[in-house]
Amino acid sequence: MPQHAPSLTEARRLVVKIGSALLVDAASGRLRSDWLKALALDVAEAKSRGVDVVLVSSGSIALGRRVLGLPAGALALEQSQAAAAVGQIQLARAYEEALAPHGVTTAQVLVTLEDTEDRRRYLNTRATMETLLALGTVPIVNENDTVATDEIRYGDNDRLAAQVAITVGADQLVLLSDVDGLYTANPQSDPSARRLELVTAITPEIAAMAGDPVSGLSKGGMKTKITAARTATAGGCAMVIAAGDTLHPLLAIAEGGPCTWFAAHGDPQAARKRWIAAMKARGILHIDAGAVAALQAGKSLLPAGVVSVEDRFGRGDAVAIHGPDGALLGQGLVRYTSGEAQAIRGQHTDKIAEILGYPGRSVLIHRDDMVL
Ligand SMILES: Nc1ncnc2c1ncn2[C@@H]1O[C@H](COP(=O)(O)OP(=O)(O)O)[C@@H](O)[C@H]1O
Ligand SMILES: N[C@@H](CCC(=O)OP(=O)(O)O)C(=O)O
Repeated sequence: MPQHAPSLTEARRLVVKIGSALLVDAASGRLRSDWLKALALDVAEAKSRGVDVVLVSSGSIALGRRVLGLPAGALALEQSQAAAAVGQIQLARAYEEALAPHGVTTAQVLVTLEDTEDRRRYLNTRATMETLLALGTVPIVNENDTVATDEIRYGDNDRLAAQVAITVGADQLVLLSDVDGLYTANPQSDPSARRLELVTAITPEIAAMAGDPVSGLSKGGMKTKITAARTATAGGCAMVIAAGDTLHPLLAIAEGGPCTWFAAHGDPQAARKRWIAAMKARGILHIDAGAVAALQAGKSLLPAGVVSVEDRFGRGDAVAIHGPDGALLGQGLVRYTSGEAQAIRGQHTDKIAEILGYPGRSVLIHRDDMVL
């Protein structure tokens, strides 16, 4: 575990969470476009260094309620969901307009927390995000508030951002907040509170420091940020809390401005492999000698190398991989059901669509979803 804080300049894949209060002016309900333009410059600068960037942004309800003329104060759930539906269009367009002048293409991705809990949807989200990033876009992620079944809780986007960071295998997560880090107590109520530079483990003492927000405008407070830190760091992603209200907030962190870093446990790849290895296998794929050599050379498992399929499993389930001698080689998350795997085993990838009657994924188990 590093004893010195990471640097934002080291990030290879960065997720940045932007809260409603940063994007939308509380008094007028309007977009803070100068702030967004400055943030867009920071994002474009990171992209020009080859960093993959994902933005998790709240603000749809705050933007939508003004358009709909809804009153200030708490909204009924269905009003919040209606406001989100209206505001999300504005939110996505605002990012598109801010980033397009820098030659950066944006993509809108709406997810729910359950999407990352259901393994099949998780794998699909991951594959789409991976493709969007490979194509150079900046995905703008928000909760799909109109279909979310739970009460929309402010602060949930902290947790959502951590889930997104894990899903895309990010190595750094930035939570831009109205406070410049984690303090020993809530600085708004305790003037003697001091900011921590680096948290290497989220001990009960650290968790106890996090309180609720003081002002009525505020949302999850520090508690949801600590929950996010737990998820992110366990998944091999370092997290930083910093003040977002300044222009160029990412540049400020990179230049060593005030913030609190939470150190990652290992790297995202290792954390993902631990996660896959710990799953209960639902079935077995027996593969031939050629496929064994391919996997050992770091390749994905293609249907062509599968000799037989045992047991019933669904897409996204963990399955064991056995070699020609029956020895267990490893396990991975499978992209087809057992029935489909049975139908395409031993076949070339270009035959999949003809056999199944629909185009599928080219690999049975992707190398990133496999532990040997
Ligand atoms: N230990 C703490 N350190 C820093 N802030 C704390 C702490 N405990 C509670 N808070 C409160 O949490 C607030 C940040 O949470 P919140 O307003 O929900 O952030 P955001 O809107 O940026 O997501 C701070 O402004 C502060 O009032
Ligand atoms: N998804 C909702 C807000 C959820 C949320 O966590 O808000 P915030 O605490 O401002 O990050 C929206 O876009 O309005």
